[in-house]
Order: sequence, then structure tokens, then C-alpha cells
Amino acid sequence: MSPMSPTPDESRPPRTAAVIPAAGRGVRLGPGAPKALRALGGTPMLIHAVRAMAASRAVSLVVVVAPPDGAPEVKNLLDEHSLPERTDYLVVPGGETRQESVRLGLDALPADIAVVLVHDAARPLVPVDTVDAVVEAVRDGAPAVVPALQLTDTVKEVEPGPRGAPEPVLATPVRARLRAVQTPQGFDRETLVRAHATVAVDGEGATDDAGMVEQLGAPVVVVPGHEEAFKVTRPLDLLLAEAVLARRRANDAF
Ligand SMILES: Nc1ccn([C@@H]2O[C@H](COP(=O)(O)OP(=O)(O)OP(=O)(O)O)[C@@H](O)[C@H]2O)c(=O)n1
Ligand SMILES: C[C@](O)(CO)[C@H](O)COP(=O)(O)O
Repeated sequence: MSPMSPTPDESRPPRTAAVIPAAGRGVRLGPGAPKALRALGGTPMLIHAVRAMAASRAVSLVVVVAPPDGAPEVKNLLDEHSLPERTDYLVVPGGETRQESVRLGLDALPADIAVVLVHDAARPLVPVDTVDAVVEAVRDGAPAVVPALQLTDTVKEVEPGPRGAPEPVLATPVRARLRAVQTPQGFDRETLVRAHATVAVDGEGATDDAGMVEQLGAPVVVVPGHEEAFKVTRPLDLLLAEAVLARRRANDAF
């Protein structure tokens, strides 16, 4: 047991929690409320993400990391929307960066949590099968598990230059070896807590949690992601999310 992990109660089996960082502003989506609170199909994006995590029977606790001054509003939202009763819910205020928000969510976990999922509020439509596949891989012994997709675009490595200026191409990585990474990412709790406690990476260097675990030297594995687990980042993503949700609702009506 790591010195950073609280002592578990031996009388209860270890549980799985999902931490949902939802404290971002959504600058790339354009002006408006914090992204997680914006509506998708009439319901805040965050509520979709919470439901997506709670849909997994493996998940017994969901920790929402709210915008720093928005925890009371998020608590009210969770109270107002129907959510599975077998799941517990906690809300904590977030930080300036995604990395800080995730760490604040980890700090709130009770002692009996052994497996942690970290899931972007901005990926509201991830199917439950993807969530379950990630949890299963962690329970099978992988300390860090990432859902990911093969790429359809060819990727170039460039020398970044001023915005809009031509950028010299440095390399074309072999596409078959590349994966586009999604969430929820799943972790053995001790490994993720250690990564957040010891790997301090600024800015672009820490765009996901698995990247921090890689820096510890611990193994990270990829399982198949899902195209509907895409991240709502720009306005076009929101249009796509509305279309996917409308199709699901139409299918459910029959
Ligand atoms: N300080 C932050 C920044 C981001 N996030 C969360 O991390 C997830 C993925 O980040 P991203 O899509 O980049 O969201 P934003 O930071 O809100 O987007 P943008 O960069 O366009 O402002 C989101 O659920 C977001 O709320 C967070 O909890 N705390
Ligand atoms: C964690 C993540 O969603 C995996 O693809 C992604 O790295 C978050 O990046 P963002 O640009 O901060 O949204």
C-alpha cells in the first residue's frame, strides 16, 4: 500500500470510482457557460457524462470536479436530474488545469476505492460497453488502460510556427502505430495517485492521465475505443453530438 493511499476498511470489498473533470471553460467551443454545463439535447453535457459512468454496474461512486466557483450549482444539477440510485455522487471544486482538477478529484476518494476511471465531462456519449471494457482490463491486472481508435487522417510532425504561417514538416509517423486516445481512462488507484503526486508536467505535456503514468515507467495498455466517445471541443462537435443523441432517442422510442 502506498503511503499516499488511505487505509481501506478490510470488511468492504474494493470499489471502482469515476472521477469526472468538469471544471474547464470550453474556450474552443465559444462564448457561453462552462462547457460541462452547456445543453446537449436539453440536458447539461455533464449529466450525460455522469449517466454514462453510472450506467456501468462496476462504478459505485462518481466524483464530479466542478468549475472552481460552481460546486453548489453542480450539486443542484445532480439533485435535479434522475441518476441511478445504486451509485454515490460527490462534487468537489476543480482547479486551473485539467491535471489539477483530476488531482482534486482523487483527493476526495474514500479509502475503499481500488480502481479509478477518469472521464472527461466533454465526452458525454461514451457507450457503457467501452466503460466496462476499461474497468475489466484494470481488474485483469493492467495498472493503466486507455480506450483509443485507429486514425483515419495521416499525421505529420511539424516545427510549430506562428499561427497561419507554413510549418516545416519534420516527419510522417507510421499511421498503423498511432492511436487517438479517449476517456474513460482506467487505473489502479495507487498507480494514478503516485503519478499525480510525483509527475509534475506543465501544459501540453500532460494532456491525459495515462501520459503521466507512462512517465512513471508503468505499463499502459490500449483497448478499443468507440467513435461515439468523441470529445466535444469545437462547435462542429456539438452539432455531431446532437445528431448522435437524436438518433439514440429515436431508436429508443421504437
Ligand atoms: N481546469 C480544467 C480544465 C479542463 N477540465 C476538464 O477536462 C476535460 C477535457 O478538457 P477540454 O475538452 O480541454 O475542456 P476545456 O478545458 O473546457 O476546453 P477548452 O480548452 O476549449 O477551454 C473537460 O471535461 C474539462 O471540463 C477541468 O476539469 N479543469
Ligand atoms: C484526456 C483527453 O481527452 C484524451 O484524448 C485529452 O487529452 C484532453 O485534451 P484537451 O485538449 O485538454 O481536451
